[in-house]
Amino acid sequence: MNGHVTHFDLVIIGTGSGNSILDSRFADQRVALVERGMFGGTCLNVGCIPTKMFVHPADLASMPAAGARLGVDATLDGVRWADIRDRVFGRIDPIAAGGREYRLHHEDNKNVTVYEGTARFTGPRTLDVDGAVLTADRIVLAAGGRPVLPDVPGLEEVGCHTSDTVMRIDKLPRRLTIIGGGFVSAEFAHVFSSFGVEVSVVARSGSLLRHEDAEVSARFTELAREKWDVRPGRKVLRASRTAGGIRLELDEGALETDLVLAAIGRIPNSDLLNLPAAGIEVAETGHVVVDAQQRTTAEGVWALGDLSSPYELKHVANHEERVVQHNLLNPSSPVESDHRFVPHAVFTAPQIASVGLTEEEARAKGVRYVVAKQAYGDIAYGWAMEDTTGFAKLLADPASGQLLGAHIIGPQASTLIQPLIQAMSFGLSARDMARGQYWIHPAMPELVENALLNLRFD
Ligand SMILES: Cc1cc2nc3c(=O)[nH]c(=O)nc-3n(C[C@H](O)[C@H](O)[C@H](O)COP(=O)(O)OP(=O)(O)OC[C@H]3O[C@@H](n4cnc5c(N)ncnc54)[C@H](O)[C@@H]3O)c2cc1C
Ligand SMILES: NC(=O)c1ccc[n+]([C@@H]2O[C@H](COP(=O)([O-])OP(=O)(O)OC[C@H]3O[C@@H](n4cnc5c(N)ncnc54)[C@H](O)[C@@H]3O)[C@@H](O)[C@H]2O)c1
Repeated sequence: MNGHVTHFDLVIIGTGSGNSILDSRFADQRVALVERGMFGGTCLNVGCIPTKMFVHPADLASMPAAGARLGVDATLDGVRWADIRDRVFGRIDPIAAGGREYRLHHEDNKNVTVYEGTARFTGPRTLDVDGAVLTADRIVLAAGGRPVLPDVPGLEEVGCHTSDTVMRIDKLPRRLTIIGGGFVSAEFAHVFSSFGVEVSVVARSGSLLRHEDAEVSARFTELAREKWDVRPGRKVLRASRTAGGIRLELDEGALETDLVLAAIGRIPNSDLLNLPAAGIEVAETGHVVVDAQQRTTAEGVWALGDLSSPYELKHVANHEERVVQHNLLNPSSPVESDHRFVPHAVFTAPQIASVGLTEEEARAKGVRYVVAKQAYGDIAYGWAMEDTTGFAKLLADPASGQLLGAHIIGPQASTLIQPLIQAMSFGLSARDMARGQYWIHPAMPELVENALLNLRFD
């Protein structure tokens, strides 16, 4: 194959969200799909899907501890880590393998050539994939990102996991230390501590999940400190192996642990693509620069998902993938991505979900707002659960009544937030939303109803 040039109508780099672009409407185009790692990308193999498949058993494992307060005395007899792990990957790995097989050999994909290697630009719309030269009329960059490793002397030598590897470990450690206080940290701390591991969290900032609304972040940090050894505002200075495990020296104090998980964020894979050779602009953050139609600065090249989006969320990557797909199929009537109300949820304990402005962002932007809160503990279902810590917080525009932001910490937050996302997306005012429909009594969405009714517009 060396030196031989193959021309394609379309080349897609990355089989995460990029793989979803192709359907029968592309059957008359000559397409190349390039993948350097596991087919299916981050979400399927090492991201959203396996993590949530661990979170659910973690939720179950933590139930006995919560039951006693309600008069239900249950005990946790044990957690079969190897069984859970093998069930998760026994489900996922065949999906990745099946996706690869489908693109490689199924007759639906007669027009598709799969290249298993790393794509690198050598010129405008010209790529090298491990020695094969590809040119294309149109190219889609969907190369995602990867975890960052902290620059801590000794850490490489003692061994450090990331979210890419920690879900496949052989057995549960007695002690786990997580470096970082963001999404990955919060979710894995919940999983491993519910499975009986002693968890420590070393976070650079003073509170965990510091991008959440400050009241949510503060409440989460307070609750986390009751369960985990949280070291906020601390840095790991060096790591070394000891007779009994791993020693982490902090700028104040030290930790003994058995396994270290780095969860300090991800960087886009733009550096692997030699983008300057193709005239494709990259922001300082490493994200590929795109316009609202997901076009890069080079003619005929689009980008989507974690490679170009600071959101780093699968529902955003999926949305952008559909925009790119439409624009490839309908060049004369392109559409734009809608990033107005991007929600997220953190599947930790308690769950957290958010959309729109935090109170701090509203203040910093000089946006006028009214704010209201509703505790789970003051709605009927919250009484049933004896919840004492969860709440919903809403921000709304005092003039129009439109919601500006919604933040929930507590049971089922990731589900409860959805009607608020819908209201914001479709411009439903807080008052109409509260009064214009029935709310099932005494169901959990009464949390949202009451938070809406608590907003004062006079
Ligand atoms: C632990 C974890 C949990 C997460 N949980 C959630 C969640 O609950 N909800 C949510 O919305 N999001 C979650 N995310 C984020 C979500 O997984 C990502 O936003 C999403 O998968 C990004 O998709 P993508 O298509 O942009 O990139 P990816 O899925 O990463 O796909 C990129 C692909 O490109 C390949 N590639 C890269 N460079 C090259 C190259 N030069 N040549 C060839 N191939 C290349 C890679 O191997 C990869 O397969 C989570 C992420 C992690 C790490
Ligand atoms: N439920 C979800 O949607 C979900 C779950 C997991 C991951 N994700 C996505 O994956 C991405 C990566 O997650 P993440 O938790 O790794 O990143 P993150 O950005 O959420 O958190 C990283 C944390 O590490 C800290 N940090 C950064 N550099 C550091 C350093 N050198 N030393 C110590 N701490 C440092 C940051 O202050 C921050 O608290 C997220 O942006 C998120 O969008 C989403």
